[in-house]
Amino acid sequence: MSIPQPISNLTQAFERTGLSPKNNNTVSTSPTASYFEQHRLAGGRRAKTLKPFSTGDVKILLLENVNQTALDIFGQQGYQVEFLKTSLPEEELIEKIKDVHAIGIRSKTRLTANVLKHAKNLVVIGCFCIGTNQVDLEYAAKNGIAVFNSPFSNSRSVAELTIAEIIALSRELGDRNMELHNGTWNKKSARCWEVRGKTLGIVGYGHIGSQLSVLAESLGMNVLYYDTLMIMSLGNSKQVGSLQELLNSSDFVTLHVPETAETKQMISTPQLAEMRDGAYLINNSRGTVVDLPALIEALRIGKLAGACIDVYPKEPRANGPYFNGHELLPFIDELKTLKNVILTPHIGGSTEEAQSAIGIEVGTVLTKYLNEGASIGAVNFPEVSLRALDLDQENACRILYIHQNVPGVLKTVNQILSDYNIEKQFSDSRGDIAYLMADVSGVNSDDIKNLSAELEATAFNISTRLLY
Ligand SMILES: NC(=O)c1ccc[n+]([C@@H]2O[C@H](COP(=O)([O-])OP(=O)(O)OC[C@H]3O[C@@H](n4cnc5c(N)ncnc54)[C@H](O)[C@@H]3O)[C@@H](O)[C@H]2O)c1
Ligand SMILES: O=C(O)CC[C@@H](O)C(=O)O
Repeated sequence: MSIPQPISNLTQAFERTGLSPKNNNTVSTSPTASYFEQHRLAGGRRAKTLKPFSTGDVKILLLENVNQTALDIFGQQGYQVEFLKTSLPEEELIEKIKDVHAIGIRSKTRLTANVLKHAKNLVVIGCFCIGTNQVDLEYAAKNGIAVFNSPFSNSRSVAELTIAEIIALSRELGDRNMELHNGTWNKKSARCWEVRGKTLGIVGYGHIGSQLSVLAESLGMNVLYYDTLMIMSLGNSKQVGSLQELLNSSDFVTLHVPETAETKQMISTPQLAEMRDGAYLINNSRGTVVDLPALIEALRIGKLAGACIDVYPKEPRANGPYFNGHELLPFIDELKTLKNVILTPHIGGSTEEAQSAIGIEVGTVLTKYLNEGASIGAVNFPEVSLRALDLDQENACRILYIHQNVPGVLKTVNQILSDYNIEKQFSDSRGDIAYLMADVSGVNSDDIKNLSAELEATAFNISTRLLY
C-alpha cells in the first residue's frame, strides 16, 4: 500500500513538472494527461484537457482514513493532498478548512455552517460514505459548494453484517463467546433459535434494506418491510402499511433509514412496547434513530431478547479508549450489564471492498467536478453536465456559473456571452440555487478574464469558475 506524499514533496514534484502554484488562493482545475487518457470522447475523438483559468493548485484535505484508492486518484491529478486518519475537533477543522478547495470526510466530521463559513476556497465536499447528515447541505448549496456521497458502495457490507447479527442474536453468540473468553463453559439451547421461518421486519427498504431482504429470504426467513415510499417488493417480501404493523409482526426488527427529523427516535418506549415479546432489535442506521435509554429499559425488563447496535448518538472522533465524560460511556456501561447485546463501533460499511469502491467512486466524482464542473450525483445541488470539449477546439472555454435561482439571470448572462459563440449550454436549478454550464468558443485569454470578471460582478453570482 503506498503512503500519501507529504505536501512538501508534492510541491517539489509540481516545481519539477512546471505546475508549481503561483497563487495558493485560486483553484487550479488542471487534470493530468492520464485523466483524459481515460476520458476519450465517442467516435475516437479526444477530450480537450481543460486548463486552469487561474494558476494555483487544488488542495484537498482528506479526513477519517479515507481509502488509498481515493489518494491514488487525487495523486494522479497532481492535487496537493493532506491526509489524516481521524476527524478533527472544530477549532482545528476551521483552521485547516480555510484554504482547501475540496474536503473528503466520512461520518464523524461535522461540516456545520459555523465551520463552512470559514471555508473561503471550498468548491466541493466528498462524503466517503452513504450518510450526509453530518454536513449542512443547505448552507453548502447556498454558498456554491457541491456535496457528493457514495450512495450504495457499502450497502452490501451492511446487509451482510445484519445477517450475521440476526443469527448471532438468535444463538446468543456474543454471550457464549464472552463466557468462554472469561473461562466459563455454558452449553445451552434454551431460548436459542434457528432463523428459518422467523419474520424479519425491515424499516427503510432502500439500498441496504432491499439487499438484506434478498439475503434473509435465502435463509428461509419471511420478510416484511415498512417504508414511507411505495417500493417494489423483492422476492416474497411484503410491504406493510405502518410501522406499528411491522413491529407487531416481526421477530427481528432492523433499521435502515437515514437520519432525518422524522426518523429521530422513531424507536422509543411506545414502539418498543409494540414489538413482540422476546423479539430482537438491530440498529445499523444512525444513532439518533433509537432512544437508547428506552431500549436499555426494554432489554432490562426482558421485553426484548437482545439487540445489536452499531451507531450511537455521539461517536468518538478516533479509535482508542473513549474517555470519562464521553456521551457514549453511560450508555455502554449500562448496555454491558445486559444479556445478548452486541455492540460494534460503527463498522457496518467497513470492509475492504466497500471502502475501496467508495474511494474510487467519490474520488472520481470529485475529480470530475473539479476538472469539468460535472455535478451529476450531487446531493444538494442542481445536476448538470456537458460533453467534453474536443481536443482540437482552440480558443474555447467552459463557464461554470453558480447563481441564485431568480428571474432575469439568463437574460443577464446571455447578454454577457452575446459576443461569443456558445457551443453548448445547460442550466438547472434546485431550490434557491441554479447552475449554468456553457462552452464558449472564439475566446482569447483577455476575453476569458473579462468574462470571469463580468459574471462574478453580476448580482446573482454565488461562484464562478472558468476552465479553458
Ligand atoms: N452502520 C453503517 O456503517 C452504515 C453504512 C451505510 C449506511 N448507513 C446508514 O443507513 C442508512 C440507510 O442507507 P441506505 O443506503 O439503505 O439508504 P436509502 O436512501 O437507499 O434507503 C433509505 C430508505 O429509508 C426510507 N425512509 C426514509 N425515512 C423513513 C421513515 N421515516 N420511515 C420509513 N422509511 C423511511 C426511504 O424512503 C428509503 O427507502 C443511511 O442513511 C446511513 O445513515 C449506516
Ligand atoms: O464510514 C463511515 O464513517 C460511515 C459509514 C456509514 O455510516 C455510511 O453512512 O456510509
